[in-house]
Amino acid sequence: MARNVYNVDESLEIEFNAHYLKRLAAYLKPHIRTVVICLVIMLIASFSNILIPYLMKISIDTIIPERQTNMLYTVCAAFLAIILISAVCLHARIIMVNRLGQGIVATMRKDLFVHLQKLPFTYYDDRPHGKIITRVVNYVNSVSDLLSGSLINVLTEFFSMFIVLGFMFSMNVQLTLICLAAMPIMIFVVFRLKTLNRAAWQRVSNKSSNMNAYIHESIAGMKVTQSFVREDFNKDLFEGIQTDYKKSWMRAIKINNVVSPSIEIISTIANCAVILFGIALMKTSVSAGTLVAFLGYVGRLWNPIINVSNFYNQVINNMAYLERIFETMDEDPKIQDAPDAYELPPIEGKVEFTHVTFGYEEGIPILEDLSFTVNPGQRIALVGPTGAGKTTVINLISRFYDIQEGCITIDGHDISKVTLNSLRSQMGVMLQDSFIFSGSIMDNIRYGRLDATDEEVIAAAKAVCAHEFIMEMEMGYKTQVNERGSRLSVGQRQLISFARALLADPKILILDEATSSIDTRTEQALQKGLERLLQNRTSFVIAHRLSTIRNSDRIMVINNRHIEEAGTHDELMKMKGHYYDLYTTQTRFLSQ
Ligand SMILES: Nc1ncnc2c1ncn2[C@@H]1O[C@H](COP(=O)(O)OP(=O)(O)OP(=O)(O)O)[C@@H](O)[C@H]1O
Repeated sequence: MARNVYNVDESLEIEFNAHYLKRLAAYLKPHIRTVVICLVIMLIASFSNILIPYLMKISIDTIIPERQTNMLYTVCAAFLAIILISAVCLHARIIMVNRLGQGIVATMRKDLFVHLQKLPFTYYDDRPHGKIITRVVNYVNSVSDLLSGSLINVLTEFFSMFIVLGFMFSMNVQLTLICLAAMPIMIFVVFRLKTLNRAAWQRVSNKSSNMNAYIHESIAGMKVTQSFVREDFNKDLFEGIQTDYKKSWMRAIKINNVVSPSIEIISTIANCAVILFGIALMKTSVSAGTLVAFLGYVGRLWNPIINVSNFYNQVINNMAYLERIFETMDEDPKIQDAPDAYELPPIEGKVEFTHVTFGYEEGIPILEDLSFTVNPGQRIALVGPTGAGKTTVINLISRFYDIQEGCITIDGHDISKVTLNSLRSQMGVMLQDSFIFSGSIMDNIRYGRLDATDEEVIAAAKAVCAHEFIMEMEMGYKTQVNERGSRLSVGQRQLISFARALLADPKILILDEATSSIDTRTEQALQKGLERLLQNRTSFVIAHRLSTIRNSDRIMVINNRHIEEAGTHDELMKMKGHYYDLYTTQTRFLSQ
């Protein structure tokens, strides 16, 4: 059962903990040199900037009243130098921060992608693919922005805040204390808004993920949508999802927007207090230059606090993304090599099921106490009513799912004890929906064996009768096909997947309804190629068209979680059981 669909907000199964921050820091570690250089550059820029109010003070209090023209020129040159240094530092910082961000994105996304490739079918059965894509693309981007740009900004601002405070204290302690009195109020405001803000952004993230999932599903099912003229209905559904997203976004923005104005108001009140007290103190200890410089510093003092609070909010917003990213990385691959797994040696192809029980969900068995032996080179057909468990049987042979009870062996090796690579590389699986990757036809066939030469690829295509139609295409084997092979017919896609399997030369071959879309003429031609393909291999064939599996060495009828009947076509026909009923009904139906 799907655990999550597009219109249900994802619930997080793992609670946030500080350990995530440690894991996040690990992504920054390899770039620590860049971070340090960025910090130094930023510090140079901020320190030179901090000198501006001080230079103003000297100019107002000493240089201008005493008419020191040469000093005035020097101060002007210093202003110019500061602006130039700031511009150069800013440029260098932008380049380095972006390089840093991209470095983090690349590593984190690669880790996610590599892990996704290890996750079992059950993971993909359970959630919309659009939500998985959101994690790999959007969430990683957002977290990397936080780690690179925002973190460096906040660290620099934090340092410059202390330098500013140092200058302020050295100029006038009383005025500095007046400014600092506003700080607790500001921290209180920021912390009060934290919980609200986090919940609001988590909601936005959920709604955005829902929208991605729906868009992904809609694109994948566009042909069905258009055939059933569901466009208007889907438009309404989409509008509903969009409205949800918009509402959650506006709510989050409203809360977000309370933070900055609150800081603005508090900082303006502090500025006013500085001016009022400053004017009062001017009679005694404060010069006009100090007051002007002080106002300059107060502005620079609030900036770091605003930035720190922005960073804090950004961290809070990104917590939800982090949780999802690490949740995906922590997802148990379930189907993986046992700690002491060994390489399955080259096999002959003997397959044995011993008292196998399996269900996709606990307590609901699809197959129960299943036992059978298939000798090397035998051709086995699996038939039975729809939903009986035929595909499930073949999925178990490749260990796409782990069984709950019993044992499956190949040439006497328990498949749960050998490495997945050595097991699956000796099997060829051809499904009804033959997947075609974007690229050339040559690349698609070569997917079966990456080191195959062009001649070997062409020989495989010839053997399964795919060569003729490939040569008729405008660029033959170099013809580019789209993802999923949308410019090929279903039959052509199946022929390509046949060639791919032949090239891989597996000892065990699995054909799940693989010949269903090939027309009778092609099928007859293909039969010869297929005979070659099946030679010296153990094969499991699922076909609803029973005429195609008549010649099998053994036909197993799967029904009610068991093998109900097993034997050759003739033996089963004599038994006049389930297979006989299926076969005669189908022959009668097809001859009508
Ligand atoms: N990923 C899954 N998660 C949960 N249940 C599943 C899953 N895949 C299949 N099932 C259920 O297991 C049962 C057997 O499915 P299976 O695909 O093996 O049947 P089948 O005999 O190959 O059917 P068909 O002839 O229609 O292809 C069905 O009841 C199906 O609903």
